[in-house]
Amino acid sequence: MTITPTLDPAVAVSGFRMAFGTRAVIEDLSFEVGRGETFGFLGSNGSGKTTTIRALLGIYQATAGTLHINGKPFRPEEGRTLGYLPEERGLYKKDPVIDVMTYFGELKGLSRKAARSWSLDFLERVNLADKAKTRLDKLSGGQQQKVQLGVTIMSRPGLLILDEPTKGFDPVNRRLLMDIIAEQKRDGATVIMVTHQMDEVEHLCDRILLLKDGKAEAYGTIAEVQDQYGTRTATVVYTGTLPDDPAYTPLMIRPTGVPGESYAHLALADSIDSAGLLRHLVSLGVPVNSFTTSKTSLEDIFLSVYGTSQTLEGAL
Ligand SMILES: Nc1ncnc2c1ncn2[C@@H]1O[C@H](COP(=O)(O)OP(=O)(O)OP(=O)(O)O)[C@@H](O)[C@H]1O
Repeated sequence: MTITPTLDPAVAVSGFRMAFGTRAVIEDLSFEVGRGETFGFLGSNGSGKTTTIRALLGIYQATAGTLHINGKPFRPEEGRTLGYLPEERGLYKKDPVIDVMTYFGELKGLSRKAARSWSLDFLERVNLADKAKTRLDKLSGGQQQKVQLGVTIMSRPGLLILDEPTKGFDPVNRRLLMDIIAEQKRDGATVIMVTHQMDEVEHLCDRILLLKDGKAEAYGTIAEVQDQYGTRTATVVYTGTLPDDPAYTPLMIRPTGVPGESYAHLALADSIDSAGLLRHLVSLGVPVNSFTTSKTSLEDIFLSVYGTSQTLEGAL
């Protein structure tokens, strides 16, 4: 896959290869993340997302290739400019929440007063104000994760790397966390996020990369990936029969329950656009009762890339 270089990217990975012993996990991976972008780093379990992040942060030594943050390899001394929420969570669990947050805020260069005040505001925001003085290990897993996200964003780092930030959250708290992540972007941060939740990707991400077999299977804006992998489809409710025609392929036809009326899902031929298809059906004399078009969801693209196909019948 050819990568067109961006001017001054926040992150640039080129020809990255990672092997553990004789087993290569990443083969030849290249991608860039532009400044201010929210970038979805996607792939099936074990596809190498966390490995790539660890190599980017110098935790793993790349077998080959270059991984740059702000134009050079990452150095831990520059840690204040980066907020990393690792997949494996871990904070000092025996101390009160507010003390842990204040400590990390100071480590990241905030004054004690500023760290404490920011932390209290954050705890209020994530509905944990009453837990400020509670020992961290007395909080639920999701509550501890909220505290860790707070620690990650507290110093307003320019680059955030979030490895499954909403894993294990209920829908209400997941939405709250997505709002907080969206705010980071609005404040100018570059965000790289690993997630398996495609609705989060559609909601938050400007561009995505789908990792498969150690390579970039798809890379681009969501619309570009949808154009590349999605079938252009139209849903038609009509009376009578649908003639065979090269302009479309019926993916699924079923009766609507109204006598003589059917519901069809059609894949459009390359030569025809959706408005053209409607005109075409009418010119063929098909009584069209309703006509809608849709793009393939990222979830369906993910399923098709990683092998489990979903029947259209089930998707509709
Ligand atoms: N230190 C290591 N030594 C040996 N193999 C490793 C090591 N770290 C990761 N791997 C292997 O590399 C592969 C990719 O793992 P990685 O954790 O990067 O996947 P992932 O895409 O983050 O998966 P998930 O979505 O399940 O978190 C896996 O097969 C894993 O077993």
